Amino acid sequence: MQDLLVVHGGTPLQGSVRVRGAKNLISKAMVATVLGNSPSTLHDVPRIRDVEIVRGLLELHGVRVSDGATHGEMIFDPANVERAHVDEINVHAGSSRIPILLTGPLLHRLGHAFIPDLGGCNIGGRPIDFHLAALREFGAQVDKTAGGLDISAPNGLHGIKFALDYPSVGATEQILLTAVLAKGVTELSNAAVEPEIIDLICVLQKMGAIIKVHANRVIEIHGVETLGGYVHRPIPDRIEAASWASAALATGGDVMVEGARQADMMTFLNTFRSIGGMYEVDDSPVGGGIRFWHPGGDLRATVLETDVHPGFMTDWQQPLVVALTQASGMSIVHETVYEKRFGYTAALNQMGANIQVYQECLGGTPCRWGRRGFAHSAVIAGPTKLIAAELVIPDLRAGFSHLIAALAAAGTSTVHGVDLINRGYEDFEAKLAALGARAERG
Ligand SMILES: CC(=O)N[C@H]1[C@@H](OP(=O)(O)OP(=O)(O)OC[C@H]2O[C@@H](n3ccc(=O)[nH]c3=O)[C@H](O)[C@@H]2O)O[C@H](CO)[C@@H](O)[C@@H]1O
Ligand SMILES: C=C(OP(=O)(O)O)C(=O)O
Repeated sequence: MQDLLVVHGGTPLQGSVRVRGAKNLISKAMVATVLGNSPSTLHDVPRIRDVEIVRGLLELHGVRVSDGATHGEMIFDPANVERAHVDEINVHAGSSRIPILLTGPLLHRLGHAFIPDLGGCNIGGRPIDFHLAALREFGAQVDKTAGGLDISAPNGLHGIKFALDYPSVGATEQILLTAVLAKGVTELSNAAVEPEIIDLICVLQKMGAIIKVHANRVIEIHGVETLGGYVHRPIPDRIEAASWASAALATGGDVMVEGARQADMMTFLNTFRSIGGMYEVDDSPVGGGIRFWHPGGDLRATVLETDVHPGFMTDWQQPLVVALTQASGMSIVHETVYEKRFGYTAALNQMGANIQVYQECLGGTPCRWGRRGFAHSAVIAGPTKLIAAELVIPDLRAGFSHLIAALAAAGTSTVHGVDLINRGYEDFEAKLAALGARAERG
């Protein structure tokens, strides 16, 4: 089957889709299983590429992974964790951000970790300097080798006092996953506190960890001797939920996102309402979620800035910008998390959008990327009629944006590289069909 979707645009998306466990929690919870001395069970695991990648990595390290009795249940048995062959691990080079998070758990279990070069979306430099600085403080020795990092802890790992220069999600997770079994107390300041991190803390707590989340981004972890397994139902994927909401708005549609949870999406919901989208929260335990729709009439332009939690999430930015091409007036979006997350706007302009990108910090506070030559602010003038085009998907969220633009556009678009979307969206083709989209494999 070709990696290509032919999309006939112009039909408002209408119907229901369901989101399951969050990509950005599941993969970390899978890594945490290596810390346990008994099996763990995760529920509601979506069939996405990132889960397959982490499953493969765990299996190469001797974790037995099996599907449970219920749909989306996955069981992890870490009884025989072992050193993986470097050649086999290298198959995963460039596949995702997750391998570096295996470092702490593998050091605790084996005293050694080989970490292949990382992948993930190409939206900036994405260095791992905070991870490595923290690991060295914990007592690890880090050596660069061909294709990755060779990391060992000849004298074990001990608690640290560490301040992040920026509240990095990955570095906070790295420190949590390492500190829980390190000797003594770790105090992390300027930590990230995204809902997925709090959910990871819940997972670790179920395993027996002692973690205190204080005010002002301070997390205190008391190392314990051993951890057990866990049973966990993850938070729903708030990025996927916002993506379908944006698709509903951009196409003039009405989409019920089953499983979406208001508490995790408050900032998105405020923006959605301020630009003229409507939503309704149904918090019934079964079949509940959030219904998002375009009420007709004009959408309003907005000024927004992406930020760490509780700010407007960077991963919501690309799908929402497509909806902003349909709003009346000038919207300004200042991307403060990644320096190169507007590459996808060139394709939207080719489809008739009017988006200019700027190197200045527009519409908000100066950020790390100002005056450094990065086009990280966008001005979107709307509304503009979108027309079909031939599109090549560059990364996960940009890919979903391209897809939304093709669905909103007049005519038939050809979208290449759609398999990239599987990395974070489960069954997206079936969901599109359920929403009445007209799209088929080319
Ligand atoms: C798998 C996963 O969960 N991915 C999410 C995670 O990515 P990820 O964990 O990679 O993102 P981070 O929060 O670490 O990155 C945020 C910023 O910190 C910088 N940084 C990070 C680490 C470091 O050692 N040095 C450094 O400078 C990055 O370049 C970036 O500018 O959080 C991001 C921010 O919410 C989301 O967009 C990603 O979807
Ligand atoms: C940037 C993202 O993911 P990753 O960190 O896995 O590249 C994303 O999910 O939008």
